[in-house]
Amino acid sequence: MSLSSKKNLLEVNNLRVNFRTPDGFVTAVNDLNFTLAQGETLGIVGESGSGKSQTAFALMGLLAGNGVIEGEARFNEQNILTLNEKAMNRIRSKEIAMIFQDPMTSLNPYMKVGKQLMEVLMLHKGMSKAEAFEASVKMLDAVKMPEARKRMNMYPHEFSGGMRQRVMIAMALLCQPKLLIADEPTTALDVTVQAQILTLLNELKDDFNTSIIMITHDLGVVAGLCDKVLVMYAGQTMEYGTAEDVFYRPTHPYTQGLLKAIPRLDSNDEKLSTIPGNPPNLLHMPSGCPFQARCEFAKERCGESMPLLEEYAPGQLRACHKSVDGWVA
Ligand SMILES: Nc1ncnc2c1ncn2[C@@H]1O[C@H](COP(=O)(O)OP(=O)(O)OP(=O)(O)O)[C@@H](O)[C@H]1O
Repeated sequence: MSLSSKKNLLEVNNLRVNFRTPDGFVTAVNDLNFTLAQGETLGIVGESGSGKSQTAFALMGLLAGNGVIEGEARFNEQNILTLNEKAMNRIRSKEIAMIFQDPMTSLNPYMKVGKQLMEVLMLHKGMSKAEAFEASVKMLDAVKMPEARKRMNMYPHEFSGGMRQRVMIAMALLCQPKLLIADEPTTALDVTVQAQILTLLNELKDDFNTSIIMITHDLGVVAGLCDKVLVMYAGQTMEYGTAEDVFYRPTHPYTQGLLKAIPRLDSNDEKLSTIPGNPPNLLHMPSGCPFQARCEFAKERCGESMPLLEEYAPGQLRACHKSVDGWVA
């Protein structure tokens, strides 16, 4: 599939997120570019601290007070990074929804789940109480909540982790957003429940034609769900392409390292490797490629200049000095 075959719902151009800190400026997201068509799913993958969440917060207008944004994010051709709070609130409630790793941070523990769902519909869709009740039950059914009607009367703590995440997905989809941003939505769940939630998201994206940005540290999560993948490291794009290319034909040493950390059904090798070392401190970024200190292929020039993000195969971009087949010179 081509990276730009459909009309774009979202176009992110040269997005930068800087934070003012007492010790100096930190660039958490550095010159990010990607597009997302209606109904398409993009995975943003990288280790902790690579800038995935700050990318999402920047798009949602939810950055911390010491954050400064540069660049643009055109959502339906409107740059949402320059909207005022009122206009952004409108977009957040109706057009772009976000779900987080821990649903308890978004659910009110003292309010019955049904009431929380209904309030969204009454406030944003002007529904009556009776209409909102029926629509909420329908949405809980859509996210495959068993005994949905009965569970409307229950409090969040009465649900399991996986069921709470289903409630969050239902709440996010109530206003039929065009874009759903899911920030590590399955990380806190056990493997079986994780798989169920991913299958559910996969089905819902087809049913609702919602575009999804799936943020995860686990490249395995994106394999079955995403159309495209952007691999981030220290705020920068290391590799970007179709999920198939990035997953089956990764060429950036960082992507290859992340892939080795995924258990594979087609391999008897039980030992999973992690990439040795840690990401660089953003306050003291090395010159050149930020991955050089952990890269088994690094050479002198990797310390001298940051490789450009370039297309090395149709639709596949990569920022690495090493050629796809090895060093040429
Ligand atoms: N308010 C802030 N002030 C200064 N630095 C910040 C602030 N918020 C985030 N950062 C820094 O931005 C970097 C990127 O953070 P981000 O949360 O996007 O990482 P991530 O890839 O989502 O990782 P995780 O999965 O751990 O959330 C981190 O190094 C973090 O310390």
